[in-house]
Amino acid sequence: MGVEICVEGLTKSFGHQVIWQDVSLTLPAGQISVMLGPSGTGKSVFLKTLVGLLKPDRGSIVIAGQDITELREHDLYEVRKLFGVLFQDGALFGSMNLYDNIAFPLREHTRKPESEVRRIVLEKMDMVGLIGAEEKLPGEISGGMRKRAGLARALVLDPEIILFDEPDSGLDPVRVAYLNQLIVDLNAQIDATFLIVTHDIASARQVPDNIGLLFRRELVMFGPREELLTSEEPVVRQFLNGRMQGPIGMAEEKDAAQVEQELAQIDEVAAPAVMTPRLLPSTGIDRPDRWKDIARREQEAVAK
Ligand SMILES: Nc1ncnc2c1ncn2[C@@H]1O[C@H](COP(=O)(O)OP(=O)(O)OP(=O)(O)O)[C@@H](O)[C@H]1O
Repeated sequence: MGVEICVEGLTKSFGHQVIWQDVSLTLPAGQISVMLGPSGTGKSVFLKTLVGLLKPDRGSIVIAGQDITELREHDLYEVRKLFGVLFQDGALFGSMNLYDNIAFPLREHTRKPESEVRRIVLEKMDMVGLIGAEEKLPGEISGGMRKRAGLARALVLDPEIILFDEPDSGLDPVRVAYLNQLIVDLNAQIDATFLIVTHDIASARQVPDNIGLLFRRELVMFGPREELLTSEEPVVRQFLNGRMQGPIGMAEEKDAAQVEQELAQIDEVAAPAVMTPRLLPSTGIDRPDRWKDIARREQEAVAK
């Protein structure tokens, strides 16, 4: 079972540039959460802060009973073992084949014999559909395969929490669909806590239990998927519908009068909020108990 992450009053700046302030949210154990936000709103900085690579100015991050913002480097190292991170490009070593790339954290952080390393590596490669590609070099495979290899590597230490930094970037829509299914299936199988940073609205609508949105240096909203998909909050509505009309501008915030005018226009042609169905785990994968609640919440949202 994954662990809960409880963030309270978190603020981060670089010099005089405040990235976000007073962010509070709880990532529930074992659930999938997505963090959205326009470019440059500090989503990657948020991931790096959670894993202890960046220190916040204020606030706390409690993981498994410990506030990691107060830990010294040696103790942080232990906490980091709870995390698996899938970086944007998979962050594989170009000169190592996939087998050695995926075995790397096991060889680096454990003293497991090679026979055990082999068992684990092949198990994780099987989970992400990469059996048979052990000898391939990262440069010889597609972007989608590189992401899956990065994911297999993030899994080998059996993490309680997995952070995904734009897992869908650079992938075509079909590969994104396969990757989303893999994420949902893995979550049902290993029950870890997942946090995904993405720009892909279709993924954000279908994959998570919870959605958060960063804008104007603040967490505008964080809550169950159904709540955000049906929210009337202008920023949430604009972002989840991928519209130009609303408070979010091309390069900066718009002035209030323009926003008001645009929102009035939207209301004239307002379509009802669409409740995208949740992506289900594949047939044959046992669903964790919380899926009963998910189905109930979805029905309630549709009935509204
Ligand atoms: N180490 C750093 N030192 C100084 N500024 C930084 C550092 N890391 C990030 N920033 C700044 O923090 C801001 C947020 O960056 P971040 O990469 O987290 O945004 P993002 O929301 O992930 O963007 P995108 O969606 O485009 O990937 C940017 O203005 C960036 O320049």
